[in-house]
Parts: sequence; structure tokens; C-alpha cells
Amino acid sequence: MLLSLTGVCKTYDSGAARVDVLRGIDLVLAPGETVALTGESGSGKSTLLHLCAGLDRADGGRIEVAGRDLSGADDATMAALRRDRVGLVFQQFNLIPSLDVGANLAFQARLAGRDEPARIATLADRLGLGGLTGRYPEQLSGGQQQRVAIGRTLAARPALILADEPTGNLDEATGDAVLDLMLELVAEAGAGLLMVTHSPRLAARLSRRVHLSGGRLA
Ligand SMILES: Nc1ncnc2c1ncn2[C@@H]1O[C@H](COP(=O)(O)OP(=O)(O)OP(=O)(O)O)[C@@H](O)[C@H]1O
Repeated sequence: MLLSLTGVCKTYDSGAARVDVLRGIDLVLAPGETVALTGESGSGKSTLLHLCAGLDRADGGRIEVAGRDLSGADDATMAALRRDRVGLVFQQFNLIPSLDVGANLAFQARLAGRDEPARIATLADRLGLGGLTGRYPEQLSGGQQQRVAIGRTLAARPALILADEPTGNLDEATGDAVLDLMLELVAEAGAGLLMVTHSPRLAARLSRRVHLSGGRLA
């Protein structure tokens, strides 16, 4: 299984306020599956995604990513897992401003030890960025920047992609086009995708939907 969560709990304890955000989450995601994670604002969607990415730790339960148990993993192991197996796409594009589009696209793949210039060029073309590889992020529109962010993630060939409202900053038509492309590329790679979205319309495009409410998934 690509991603497996069993009885995952998370509590935030900020002084007097104690919030049980996740109260026993069970979820499995197989290679090739695309799962939409919906839920009201504050229901814990980003928290759940961060736990799966090893950016934060659960208080209870078990999370396995690509067969590796995250509970006992140290920070270096978590970082290596993010570098080699997990791709993250966030609403903020997080591109590197001092690198041009081509270098941004190649950056994570290089970190993961996958220096594949021909693949990067193909990805850039597929993403409609072929003529823009010499530009810098500030010279791109929001939709173009998000396509670079998605391309950069996919270039590293992650087994699992975790996306937090990846098209949240884009207008509907651009968001639809970017999601189409992302789903196409994810399917070709046989990767798994867990995507947070507020949009039932976008959620309907994925192979499965789960809803977070009251700290549990339904
Ligand atoms: N570091 C933190 N310390 C304390 N409370 C936190 C922390 N991070 C998140 N929370 C709280 O945990 C709850 C879940 O937050 P989270 O960001 O996971 O929700 P979300 O479903 O992603 O929300 P949104 O859809 O608005 O982005 C919220 O009540 C939030 O205030």
C-alpha cells in the first residue's frame, strides 16, 4: 500500500485550548488511486496532509508511506522520504525566485538523484511551459507558476503526491486545465494522489472521495 493510516490522532495543545483535530483516522491509498479530501474549514485537512508528509508527527496511531512506518522515523529519514518518494504541491507555489523555470523544474528531480533533462523538456512542453523555461517565476502568471510547481513535483517521480488545494489560487477554467493535466500525468506515472479541495466539483474528478468531520473520515 502506498499510504496507510490506522487510528491516527492529533491534538493541538495551545495553553488553555486543547483541540482534538484528528480522532482516529483510517485511510488507505493504493498506487494509481486519486483521493479527494474534503471537509469544512478547520476540520483538519491540512493537518492530516502534513502528517502524511512527515512534516508533523501524529500523537497516536500508525502512518505508513511506501511501506515505511513514520512513527519511529527520525527527521533525516522523514526528509529522505519526502525527497525520494513523496511530492508536495501547495496552494502557494513555493518556486525558487532566483532560478528560471527550467531550473525550478529540474530542482527536486536533481535532489532525488534523477537528472533527466529530456524528461524535464517533455514535461515543460506538456505543461505548456516549453517557451517559458528561461523566464523567472515573477515573470509568470499564477496558472503558469502552478504548472511549474506541479511539473517540479512530477519530475522527481514521486510515488505519492500530497496536494493541498493545488488550484485554489486559480480561476475556474485555469484550475480545471491544471487539474486535468495533473491527473493525466499522475495516471501515467502510476502514482497515488491525496488532494485537499473545497470544491465538490473538483473532488468529483478524482477516483474516490473522503470527508473529514468531527475528527473522523467518512
Ligand atoms: N500549530 C497549531 N497549533 C494549534 N492549533 C492548530 C495548529 N494548526 C492547526 N490548528 C488548528 O487545528 C484545526 C485544524 O486546522 P487545519 O489547518 O488542519 O484545518 P483545514 O481543514 O486544513 O482548514 P482550511 O480548510 O481552513 O485550510 C483548526 O482548528 C486550527 O485552528
